Amino acid sequence: MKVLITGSNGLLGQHLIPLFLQDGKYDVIATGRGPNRFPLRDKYTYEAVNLRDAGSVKQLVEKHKPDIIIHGGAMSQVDDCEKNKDACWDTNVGATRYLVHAAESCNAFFIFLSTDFVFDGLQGPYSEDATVNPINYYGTSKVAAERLVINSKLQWAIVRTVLVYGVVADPHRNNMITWVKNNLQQGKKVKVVDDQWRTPTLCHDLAQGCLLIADKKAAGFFNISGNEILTPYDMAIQTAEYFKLDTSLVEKISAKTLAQPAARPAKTGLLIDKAAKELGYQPRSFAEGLEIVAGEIKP
Ligand SMILES: NC(=O)C1=CN([C@@H]2O[C@H](COP(=O)(O)OP(=O)(O)OC[C@H]3O[C@@H](n4cnc5c(N)ncnc54)[C@H](OP(=O)(O)O)[C@@H]3O)[C@@H](O)[C@H]2O)C=CC1
Ligand SMILES: Cc1cn([C@H]2C[C@H](O)[C@@H](COP(=O)(O)OP(=O)(O)O[C@H]3O[C@@H](C)C(=O)[C@@H](O)[C@H]3O)O2)c(=O)[nH]c1=O
Repeated sequence: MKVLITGSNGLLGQHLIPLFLQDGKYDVIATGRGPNRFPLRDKYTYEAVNLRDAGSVKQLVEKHKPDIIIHGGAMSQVDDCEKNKDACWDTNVGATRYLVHAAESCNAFFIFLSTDFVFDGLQGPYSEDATVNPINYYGTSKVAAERLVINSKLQWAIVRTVLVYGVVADPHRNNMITWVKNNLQQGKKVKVVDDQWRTPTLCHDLAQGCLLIADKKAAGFFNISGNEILTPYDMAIQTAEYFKLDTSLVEKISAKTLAQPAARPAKTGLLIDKAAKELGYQPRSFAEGLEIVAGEIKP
């Protein structure tokens, strides 16, 4: 079974590659922008493709004719999306359009990675059938991409997730755990919001959710996230305590004070009952996730 993984240099992509190689059931084709940044190089194919180039996308899919496409490639920096709307749209919607059209030519099962930011955050946590109402451009682009997938001729699964944390080789972006740990270890304060609610997701669990869906070719919407509702402040304190760092350096602020360029939905979080029941999805607790991430962080 051939699986094409887009965004393979990213946080999720770098955890999908080893997982899908594990039992030899899948031939993995990984694709990212520019050189391969994943340290493991053998047993899979890497193709450097800019997903915003329709011709390259068509060529990639025609060459490999994947049975499954896991489309995680995206412009995922929410503030950049707000400031560079054209780039956000071209990547998050345009590239998805090219992949969907190419996938229709080989009838690939299409797994699309989406987000809790499709919701407005007024009534979280959300089930799969909640009404979308994005409040930033990143979320708007993801809703548009979801619609392309839904209206295609493909068999599809849309995986929504939340605040993914973990360690990625050669990271283009920090995430909560490494951001808090690195600052506190240098004796620097971090100002962390305590009026946003999330169900933070260990990247290994998100990858596992994608594997469960791929194995079953389970169609429809699936919430694949952690199971605990935490604020970023809760996460920061738990991180500081775990690494035995000075919690007094973690300063509680409001999202208003943080004043990020893009609005964030206040109370999101996703309900995972459907994934638990239909896929046997069982995420780890944040404490367990911290343990795993700590083991992967280079000293
Ligand atoms: N991280 C999170 O908290 C959440 C993520 N998601 C979604 O899950 C998916 C995976 O997220 P995550 O792994 O964290 O994101 P990352 O930003 O780590 O990975 C996205 C990858 O897409 C690649 N990419 C961007 N533009 C292009 C392009 N034009 N051509 C080819 N590749 C491109 C990036 O390349 P490069 O590395 O070169 O920049 C990057 O490696 C995304 O769709 C994201 O929107 C949803 C909810 C939460
Ligand atoms: C940078 C920063 C963030 N935070 C908080 C805000 C937020 O709740 C959390 C993460 O902040 P960030 O701006 O890094 O991440 P953010 O862009 O809010 O994260 C989003 O990423 C995209 C890809 C998604 O799809 C969403 O699910 C969500 O995970 O940490 C602070 O408290 N202080 C800070 O200085």
